[in-house]
Amino acid sequence: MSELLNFNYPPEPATERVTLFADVILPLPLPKLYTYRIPFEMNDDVLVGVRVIVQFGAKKVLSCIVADIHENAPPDYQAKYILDVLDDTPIVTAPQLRLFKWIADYYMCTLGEVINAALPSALKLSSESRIQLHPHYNPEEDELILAPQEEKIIFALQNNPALTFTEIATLLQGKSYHKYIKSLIQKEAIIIFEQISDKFAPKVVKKIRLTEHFVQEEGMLEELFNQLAPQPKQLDVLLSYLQKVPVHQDINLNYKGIEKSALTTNSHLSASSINTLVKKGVLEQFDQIVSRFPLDNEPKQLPMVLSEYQLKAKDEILGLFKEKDTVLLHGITGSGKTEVYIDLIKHALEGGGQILYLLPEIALTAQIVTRLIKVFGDKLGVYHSKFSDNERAEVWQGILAGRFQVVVGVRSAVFLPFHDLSLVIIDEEHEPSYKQYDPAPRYNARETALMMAHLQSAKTLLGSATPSIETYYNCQTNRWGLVNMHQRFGEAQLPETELVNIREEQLRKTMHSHFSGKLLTAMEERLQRNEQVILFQNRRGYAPFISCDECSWIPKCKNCAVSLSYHKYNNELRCHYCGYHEQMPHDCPACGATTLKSMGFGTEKVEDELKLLLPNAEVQRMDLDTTKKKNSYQQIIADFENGKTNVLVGTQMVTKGLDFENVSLVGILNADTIINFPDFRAHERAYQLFVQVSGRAGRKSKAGSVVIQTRDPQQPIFRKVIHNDYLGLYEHEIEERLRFSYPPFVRMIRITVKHADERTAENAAIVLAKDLTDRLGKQQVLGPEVPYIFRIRNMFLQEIHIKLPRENMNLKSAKGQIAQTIFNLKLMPDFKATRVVTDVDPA
Ligand SMILES: Nc1ncnc2c1ncn2[C@@H]1O[C@H](COP(=O)(O)OP(=O)(O)OP(=O)(O)O)[C@@H](O)[C@H]1O
Ligand SMILES: [Zn+2]
Repeated sequence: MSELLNFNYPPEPATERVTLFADVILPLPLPKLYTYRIPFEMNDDVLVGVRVIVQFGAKKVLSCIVADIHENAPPDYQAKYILDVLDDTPIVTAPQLRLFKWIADYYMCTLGEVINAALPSALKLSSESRIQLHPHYNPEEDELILAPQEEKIIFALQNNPALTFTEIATLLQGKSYHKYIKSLIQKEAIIIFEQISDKFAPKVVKKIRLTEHFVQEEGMLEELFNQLAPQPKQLDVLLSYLQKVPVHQDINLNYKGIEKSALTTNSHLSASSINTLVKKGVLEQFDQIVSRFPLDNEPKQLPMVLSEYQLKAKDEILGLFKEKDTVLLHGITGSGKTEVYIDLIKHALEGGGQILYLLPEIALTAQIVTRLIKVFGDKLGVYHSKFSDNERAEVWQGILAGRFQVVVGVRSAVFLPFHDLSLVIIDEEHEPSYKQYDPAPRYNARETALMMAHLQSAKTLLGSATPSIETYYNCQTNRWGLVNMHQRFGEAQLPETELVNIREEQLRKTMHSHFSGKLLTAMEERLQRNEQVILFQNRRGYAPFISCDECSWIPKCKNCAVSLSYHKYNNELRCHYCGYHEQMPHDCPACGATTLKSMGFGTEKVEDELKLLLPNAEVQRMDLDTTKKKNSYQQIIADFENGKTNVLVGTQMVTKGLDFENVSLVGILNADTIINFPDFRAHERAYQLFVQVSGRAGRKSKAGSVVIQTRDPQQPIFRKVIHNDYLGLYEHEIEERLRFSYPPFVRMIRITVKHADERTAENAAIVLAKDLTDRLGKQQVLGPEVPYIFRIRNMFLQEIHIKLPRENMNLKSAKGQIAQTIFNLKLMPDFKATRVVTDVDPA
């Protein structure tokens, strides 16, 4: 049974007068929960998981989540009363609260930070929340039956454009004002909004229909025609309505009516004649609440028939699920993992319960959602940050109400109010984008989803062509099950990979700017055959820095220790760390020469140069800069799918799981910076990136090839990429990890110390490291060290790495020690202003 129903009601039915208290999670980074007293009359309404309104501090009025209900007054302060209850039923479920507590403990942050990240802002109210009159409500004319308190609010709103919750509380001088707000919202007299962003309001369409008696009473329609004869424009409206809604054939059609806009757009009918007919009482106007996710009820298409090896994989997965909770599907790129997932989701749906399908990237959801909607219709919910607040709140509510049984989403979908999960799928499980770097909670959605599945006794399927070393290790040690798919679907083969030595081409003078002769020829060939090309460059912007030819001056960020990137489209120099930007200077500010040159290259430059090198090709770019708008991902992907564009240039966004049938060539423009990145995961990451981007080629009937440009073709990682030798990579990596004590053999925690003053940052880090060493042991603490980028947003950084052995280590107590050390540091007068960030399992 769903856990939603097993909620902790107040311990006693409210027959005798028990005094109850509620521990609430405020959406603030507070180290503990606060206890509020439940007014007696609210005893039955305050439930675990509902939102309540409380006063916090002298001025703030906040909405927060009830985490616990009990009879214990707080020993050290006088509990304030809860002011109001916002929800009739919990909006946060019991398993969700357990998960949130786990996230806070594991990732060393506060529950408030978790709640803040979890709730869509449309579900968060603060003293900043304001109400205003509903734009369609006119208090002078519209007659609504209002309670005296409601009248008071409306009266105040006629004199003020907007009121905050705090102001309303003062106005009504009573504790319980939210029910009046709620009632006024239901009466459509007011709306709530959070500053200027949109509020959670259902989407409404204006519709019109014939007034009932024209339909119900015999002969009325004919009479109406006669009456309207002298007004041809109005008659036109009537005729047009009857054409679209043939009520003379079926009078029941009238009830649904038609969208007003459907009558006015693309027709000669004027809105004013429609309005006149409404005034005359011939037509009536009404509002209908519609879903923001209008999907067809019926799935359009049956799922594809699984091939023999896909079926085998599916059966193996189901078999392994009998003994294990977690299984990895290791299937090469293009092996058809998605279809296996779809089949498993169907299977899970039959058993009841909810399914979460996690993807690492919004770009990928665009394609997968199209595939899933065909199979699951309106059972499918979609969740990511390009959705508006309202849309996200609607998905949240839809999951609670059981409307969405299958949810596809990116990282933040692990916060959704599932309460009856049966299956979690984590696609491209190796992806670093599952980890949130900033702000807290610095969680990894993969680990979090695994914990969520565990808490709800659901099964988890991880999928990847290039599994993370940690995941594969879990399979090798038999904790998790492993299922392989070693062939591509249908006739498709893995692409052939060719390395191009840029150094040699430069000597032979066959380079065209950043394009080797080889890559350019290959592109021309493919384009001539009307096939498509994907180019990958791991840097956005035009150039990572510029420099003066005369004096070697390089512009740096004012706030960070990095050079500014050049963005040509707006002629700007921009910091990719803090967003600082300035106009590109015309001449060198240091020496006055006009010889500023861009150095290195990013996706924007690749796009630019292609326009010269291949003037007939349509080129599109997909990176952070071109995907800011809500639908830009979909547009770029659709254009490429439909063959409108021939070449897609992009950052890592183009490497992840995308499926285009006509791509026969993939070019990696500069492989070297990726391999030489200073990190213990650099080789693993490089392998994953190269294999994944290569995997976009030759997915259907066309033979695919890959060209990798490098200055160091001897680099051993390339051999593994060319031979798709994942096991070779794994064995090499796992040995190194063991030898040098890295995950999966230890757990890492990175502590970053920040201070505006460089010396203070250094001293604080030294003190912290010393204390940590005393508590945890010398072996466990590395650093402090100055990171490669040593200043960001005007803060100087120092890093300490903690390595905790997997065996014989009480993780909880170690984290407790770390938290205590940080707490003590901040008590020292010199280090009060130090910021300390803990990142557990840093990516
Ligand atoms: N059973 C099937 N019937 C028809 N087409 C299929 C079937 N299975 C897979 N395909 C097609 O093969 C292509 C590759 O499948 P899919 O995108 O699922 O691969 P994948 O394993 O997820 O690859 P990647 O790891 O690169 O994302 C897709 O175009 C898909 O439609
Ligand atoms: Zn900066």
